[in-house]
Amino acid sequence: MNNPGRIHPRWTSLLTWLSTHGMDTSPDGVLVEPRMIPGVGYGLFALKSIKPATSLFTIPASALINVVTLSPHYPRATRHLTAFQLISLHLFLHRPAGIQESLDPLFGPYISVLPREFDFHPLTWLCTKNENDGPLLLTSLPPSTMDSLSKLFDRFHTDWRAVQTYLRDNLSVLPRSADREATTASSEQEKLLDYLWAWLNVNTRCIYHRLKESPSDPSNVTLCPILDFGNHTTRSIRMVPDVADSHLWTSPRHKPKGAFTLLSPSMNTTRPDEELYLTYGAHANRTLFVEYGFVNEISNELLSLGEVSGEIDLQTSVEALFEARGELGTWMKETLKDEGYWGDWTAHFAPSPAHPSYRLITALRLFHLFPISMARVPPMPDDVLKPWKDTLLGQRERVSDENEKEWKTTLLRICEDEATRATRAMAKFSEHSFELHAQAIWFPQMRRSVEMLWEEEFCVASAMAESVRKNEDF
Ligand SMILES: C[S@@+](CC[C@H](N)C(=O)[O-])C[C@H]1O[C@@H](n2cnc3c(N)ncnc32)[C@H](O)[C@@H]1O
Repeated sequence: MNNPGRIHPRWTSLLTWLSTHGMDTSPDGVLVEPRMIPGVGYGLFALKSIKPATSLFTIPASALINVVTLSPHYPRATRHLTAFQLISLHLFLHRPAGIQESLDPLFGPYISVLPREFDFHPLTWLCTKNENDGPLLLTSLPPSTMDSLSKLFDRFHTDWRAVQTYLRDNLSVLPRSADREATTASSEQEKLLDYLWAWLNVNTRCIYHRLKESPSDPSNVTLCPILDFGNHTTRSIRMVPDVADSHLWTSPRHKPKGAFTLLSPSMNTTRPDEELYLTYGAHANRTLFVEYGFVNEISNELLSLGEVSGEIDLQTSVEALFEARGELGTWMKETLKDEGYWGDWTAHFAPSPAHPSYRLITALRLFHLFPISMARVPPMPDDVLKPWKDTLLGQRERVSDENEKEWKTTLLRICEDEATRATRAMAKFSEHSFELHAQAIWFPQMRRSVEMLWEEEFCVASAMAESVRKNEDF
């Protein structure tokens, strides 16, 4: 990303606050600073030349926002709230008003550097309906993206209900500052939007941090100052947390327990003023868009070069196939659920050749286990299911040659339909006049993101169809 701009206006107060927690904020202790990048927000930039695998900064445990630092201030929270809900509750209670500082006595200077609004985020579009330009883009999303967004919406509401219940039962015993701020929002919708702000900050900025003995404990997440200015890259040159931190449970170290160190890229020297990135995970664009509000640029060329991985979700089309088969379709759905293969049916551009996921192959093999004209469950279902179940157990490679041919033909048809739908949607989208609504600063970027989502649908569906036509082995 080019054109790094101004430093975050509250950077100095953040460092001053971090030093009160015992952090080394000298020029040798902090090798990066957050600078504005148009269309992206802030990013982390190197202040000098940095050797590979060098500590960029170490955040003391007491300056992290997580279950360990929050639980003492929230009675009974660990019994009633997940870590995610607790952290978002704390931000909700201490959302800064307008451009003012957060009044939180614990983490105020950190909360004050968080993004002040998420108007660009598709979850905000869904929660605010007609209040901004987003809903116009919502109606243009690929169905699989809309599906993922609805799931995110459900997660958000589940957390909001848990937080409301906790507040209702515990408000009288919460710290005074929380009590005062929690009641300032006047309407239910305002409160919901305050919580949405908090929730999106947690969802877009929390990272894994080993706090509990079990590595998979859901409480192992934290908000971490400075690190959370790191933007996402798909490339391998990226910052990484010091893994030694996650072994604290097994190997006591000299560093204070629970502190968080971020290291510079392990194989490269970073130049002064270069942006340093994180990798949020090997996510499909659909996921990046829904969870974080941005996407990776996609084109056939970038996909072919392996710079990005292309993925499409074929759940909607495949689900419709099962639905159309009446009683038998319902039974096949239950069978797939019992075996853990219902849903999450994707196709991938890479590694070449473009291919369906094993889950998708498994579902389509079952779909074609019975003649397409059949709508009733057979009298001896277990016997008929045996060849299919044998493929799951690795006892046979395929149900039959005929079955292979049939599911591939169905996959070809689905992918051709997807590619046609994407072409039509892209044409309609490019003709759509958004001028009247395009005043928001984030609009061009998010419009481009929607285009990229359709582009990915088209490229992956076309490549997948081509693989079937060429009779590639999957
Ligand atoms: C952990 S924050 C990174 C810092 C953030 N840019 C800021 O201004 O504070 C994650 C958010 O940054 C933005 N972001 C991260 N990586 C990006 C990228 N490669 N392209 C565009 N936006 C990105 C998205 O808005 C995402 O939700």
